[in-house]
Amino acid sequence: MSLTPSVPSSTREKPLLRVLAGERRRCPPFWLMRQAGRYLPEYRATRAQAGSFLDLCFTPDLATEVTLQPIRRYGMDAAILFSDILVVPLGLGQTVSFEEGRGPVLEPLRGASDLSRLELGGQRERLAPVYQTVRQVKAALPPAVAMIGFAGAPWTVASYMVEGGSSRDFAIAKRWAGEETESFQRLIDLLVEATVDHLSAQVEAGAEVLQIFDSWANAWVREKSSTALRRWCLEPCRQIIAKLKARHPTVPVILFPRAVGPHIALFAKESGAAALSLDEGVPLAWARATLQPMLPLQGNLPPRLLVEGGPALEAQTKLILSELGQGPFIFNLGHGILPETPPEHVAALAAMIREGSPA
Ligand SMILES: Cc1c2[nH]c(c1CCC(=O)O)Cc1[nH]c(c(CCC(=O)O)c1C)Cc1[nH]c(c(CCC(=O)O)c1C)Cc1[nH]c(c(C)c1CCC(=O)O)C2
Repeated sequence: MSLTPSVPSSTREKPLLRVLAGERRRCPPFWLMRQAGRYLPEYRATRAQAGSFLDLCFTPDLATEVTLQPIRRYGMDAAILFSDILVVPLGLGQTVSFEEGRGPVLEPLRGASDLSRLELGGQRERLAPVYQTVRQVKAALPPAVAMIGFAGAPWTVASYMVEGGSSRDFAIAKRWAGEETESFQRLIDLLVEATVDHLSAQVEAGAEVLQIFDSWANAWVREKSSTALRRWCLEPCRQIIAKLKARHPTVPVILFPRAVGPHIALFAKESGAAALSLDEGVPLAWARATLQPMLPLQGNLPPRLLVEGGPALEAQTKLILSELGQGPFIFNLGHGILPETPPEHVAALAAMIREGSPA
């Protein structure tokens, strides 16, 4: 097969990079969101050595080890840096901790006057161990495996910064956005800068692909109006991607605007992303007809089916492969792997994907 000279040499060997450049493959590359984590006994063992979850993220030897664990077991086509979207608030100087059984806890920002607590200047130094982990993972990866760096999208990260943790309805963040729009915009603009810097530092350390998680974009989804979704989700992501392209023109960005329904077409058309990651609610035939002609797709097996295993897992995996596997496609879940997932179901899934899509 001939390759154009403009394709960087690493792209030739890595199926994930080839698909992101538009290639179709009979056996799509795969990786799984949250592929390192509590469902793996070896993760739980390493986590026990580290103390807290954040200690694990900030100890390069241990973070490298857990990043590589799923690759060793299942041979995914990509390793995703072991870190969290909430290291960006930490980098900006906000207090963040993870409490057992409670999830993340942040000292909340509640209005314009709290913005002065944040500063961009210290981020690279505060997050230096994260970039060291990228370097170590990159050095240890087999040549066909791509290294993915990531960050949360500004709205999703802002929701944790403002609510002080996970939220069901984002009431406080939405009220700030609605009532003091100008200062909320300043928070989002700061997060655009911080995210570009954080993702650039990962590329400089060796990341070859970037993924942006807008896990809570659905907070702005309404039947008729897409105005807020555009302003708080699409536009900040578009700016991040444009700024990254200027700095790192060959590094593809995968965008995951979760659960936005048919509005996902806006992200395909306007975000500038190299590929879109689909949540489990996106209908396969519609995605194939509407989105895949515009850009490569990734997704979208429901994480519940990976817990369940058996015929339901097999049927949906085959359906996804036959519907989307004909175009440029990366097999993944529709959201992160669940902690109660039996590791042997992941092995069964990997085997099915390697068999490829029906001709
Ligand atoms: C919203 C969000 C967060 N973090 C992330 C998102 C976006 C994706 C999504 O929607 O799932 C992203 C994330 N978090 C983690 C990764 C690592 C890489 C990977 O394997 O995908 C990635 C890509 C590790 C993690 N991040 C976290 C864990 C669990 C920590 C532990 O070991 O106890 C892991 C492995 C903790 C975390 N981190 C976050 C929450 C709400 C929690 C607590 C809930 C939970 O425990 O699942 C914030």
